[in-house]
Amino acid sequence: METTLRGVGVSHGVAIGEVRHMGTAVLEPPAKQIPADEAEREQGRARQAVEAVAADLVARGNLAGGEAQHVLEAQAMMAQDPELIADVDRRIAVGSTAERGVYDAFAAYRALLANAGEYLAGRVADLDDVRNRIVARLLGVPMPGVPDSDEPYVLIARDLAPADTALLDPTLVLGFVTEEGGPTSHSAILARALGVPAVVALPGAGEIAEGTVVAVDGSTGEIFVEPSQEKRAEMESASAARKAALSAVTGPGATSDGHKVPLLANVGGPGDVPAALEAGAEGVGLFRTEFLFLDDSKQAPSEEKQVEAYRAVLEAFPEGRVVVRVLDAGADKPLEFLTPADEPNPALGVRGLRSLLDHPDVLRTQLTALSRAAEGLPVYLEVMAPMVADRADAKAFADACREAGLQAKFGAMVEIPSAALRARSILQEVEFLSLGTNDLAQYTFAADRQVGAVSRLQDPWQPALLDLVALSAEAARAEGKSCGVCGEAASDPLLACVLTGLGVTSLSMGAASIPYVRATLAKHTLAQCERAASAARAADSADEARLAAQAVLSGE
Ligand SMILES: C=C(OP(=O)(O)O)C(=O)O
Ligand SMILES: [Mg+2]
Repeated sequence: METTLRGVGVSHGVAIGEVRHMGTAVLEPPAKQIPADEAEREQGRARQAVEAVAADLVARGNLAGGEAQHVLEAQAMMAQDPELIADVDRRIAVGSTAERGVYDAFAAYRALLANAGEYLAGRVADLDDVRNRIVARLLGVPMPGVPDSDEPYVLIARDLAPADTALLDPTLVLGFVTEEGGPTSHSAILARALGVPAVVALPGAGEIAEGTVVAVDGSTGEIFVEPSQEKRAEMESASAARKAALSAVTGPGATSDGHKVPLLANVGGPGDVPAALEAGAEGVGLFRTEFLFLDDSKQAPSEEKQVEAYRAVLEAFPEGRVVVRVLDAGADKPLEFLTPADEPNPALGVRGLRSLLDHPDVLRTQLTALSRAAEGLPVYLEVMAPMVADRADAKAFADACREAGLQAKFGAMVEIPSAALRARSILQEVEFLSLGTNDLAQYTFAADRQVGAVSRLQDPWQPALLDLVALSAEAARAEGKSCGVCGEAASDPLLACVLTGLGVTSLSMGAASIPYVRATLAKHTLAQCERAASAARAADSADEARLAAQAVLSGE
């Protein structure tokens, strides 16, 4: 009998197929003692396994490219963490086998992370994945992860580690559903990058039996278990209609009455550029440069290496606009050489611009590299700082840009409620704003973006978040400056209309979402978008806001 479950839709499209579960079984090796004279050999075995797993993760990264590559490389570094390796050695020295030593050392590290605060929930999934890989290698059993199947399937997992998401074959994996994760978690961002329909934060998805047919709607977040023939037909035709509508609309982003809203792409490096170009991105609205820094957590990449990566992206958009975000280290993207190790709550600590102002040499090198990369190119370079809290932050960033002789527009991300509340004051120092709705939601609702349990509060339809967007856009309009959105909110087609109605001037998103947003925007006038925005802001919950906007835009 058909049943309906509802999670959070994070990547558009419809997938209908049989369920396959991710191999997440935790391999617990037996706790047997080894004689002292075997310790050295066991330690060698453990190290070899760590190196092999790290090399495998790097190789998977090379294959995947783009943002996924950097995430995988960060995981490889996790595996080679010197303190973890030292702990494994210690455990083996007092009688553990290699596999048990690894298992216990990771468990201790995991507990440490968990006690450091919930912010690390996303990284715990990555850590468990690394441990499972090393233990599986030591035990000589198959790696946990994406199931082997020749037939296309819908993948269900508790959470997806970046290593797995990166290797999902879109021709076999029709879609995926996770129990954990929020709309701005790694899995969600990577799913959109892959263009695979996905639903996250669906507790109980793990109980759907292997082989059951499900229909997943990545736009609404609905999962139909054992869908009826009528439901399947209805979803298939809705999906075909959506696809046809998508290819029918091309060109620059605009409402049906010609109000232009440039549609830009979020990229993590040159590897993401082809998809952005194919989707018709009018430029880049967010270049997350921290992915270039994840290769080596001990030092920043050389100026030369940075020039090369920046130039590759800038060259791809002649006459286009490319907004580069300077390094956003800390919290969910810690870097050893920048991020203090002992912060009780890193999301509220020295991250983003704060950490760059503490390390002016790193900021200077990055700005100089950007300046050199843009030399002689006909691109409109814009550079922005993450985590700007107030006018002093904005001034410090603009001063650093001027000192580096950068010929570009300087801007500030609005990710902290104080920046939205005092946007006009920040705009006295910089030329544009870009709303990072992922962090803005996290800080507005005190809801960690990695934690599935609080995904209700991470919903960008929350009217309080819309109010902050409106405040920022109004401030920019009053100052005659631009205010874009580069958080995941921009990738929701309906919400994109509401953001337009709130006065946002450009929308930046993962490339796969661009056609959906373009097609939806083209169906409505600016006045309709404005009415939808007012209706959404008048609501008291995210769900009501969504329904109210939908009612206005569908002409009900
Ligand atoms: C775009 C944003 O930055 P990131 O997701 O990289 O933190 C955001 O916070 O909305
Ligand atoms: Mg952010």
